[in-house]
Amino acid sequence: MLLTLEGLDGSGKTTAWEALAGSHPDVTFTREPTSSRYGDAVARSMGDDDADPLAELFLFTADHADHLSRVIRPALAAGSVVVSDRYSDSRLAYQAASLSDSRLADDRDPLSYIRAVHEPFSRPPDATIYLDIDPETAAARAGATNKFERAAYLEDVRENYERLIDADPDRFVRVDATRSESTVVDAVERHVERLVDGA
Ligand SMILES: Nc1ncnc2c1ncn2[C@@H]1O[C@H](COP(=O)(O)OP(=O)(O)OP(=O)(O)O)[C@@H](O)[C@H]1O
Ligand SMILES: Cc1cn([C@H]2C[C@H](O)[C@@H](COP(=O)(O)O)O2)c(=O)[nH]c1=O
Repeated sequence: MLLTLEGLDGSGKTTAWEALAGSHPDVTFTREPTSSRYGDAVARSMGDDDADPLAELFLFTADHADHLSRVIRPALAAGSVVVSDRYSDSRLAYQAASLSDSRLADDRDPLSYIRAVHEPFSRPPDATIYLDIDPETAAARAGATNKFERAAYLEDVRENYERLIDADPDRFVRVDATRSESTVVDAVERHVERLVDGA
């Protein structure tokens, strides 16, 4: 079973993921972007305000392809539950926002385009916990350490997440991430237990 944690920067994904890792020794915990050489290329691109958004999409996607073959598929094949802090929905939400002014050919919708790029090779999550937070609180918590962590951009990202949830409501579990850290972590823990026990 593949579970993913998604949400805006600062929504508390890593805090919840670290708490889960401490209490679930048999689960494979992983994340995107990764720390591979593809992840290093992603980090360089994120540090460049002038990076081409389409080139950046393909860097994140290359990192995802490597993550799938090196970590996700082997762990699932070995029967492990996998929990990933960010996964393909991050590309759909963030890079669709970055590409919104890019005028893809035939006025193609960026989100549909990114979905079409992933479909032939990716492995969809079985369930996704979405930590829901307003862009202002998200940007304040994240502290604007990279170019994505700005409230105006995160507003577009949040709209894209809502589109993803509308398109696949049974896969997503929404958690109100504006509450205290311990309340959010407890809620995520409960959902993970339920999802894993019900699998
Ligand atoms: N529920 C909460 N209330 C207040 N602060 C929180 C809460 N959850 C996390 N934080 C704090 O907000 C900051 C960002 O948290 P965290 O790194 O877990 O978010 P994230 O979603 O993983 O962000 P990013 O996507 O940018 O890595 C940290 O300083 C963390 O301690
Ligand atoms: C996987 C992925 C990530 N991003 C963005 C989202 C964040 O701003 C940064 C790094 O993520 P972290 O959780 O702060 O480590 O990258 C993205 O735009 N597209 C993606 O596919």
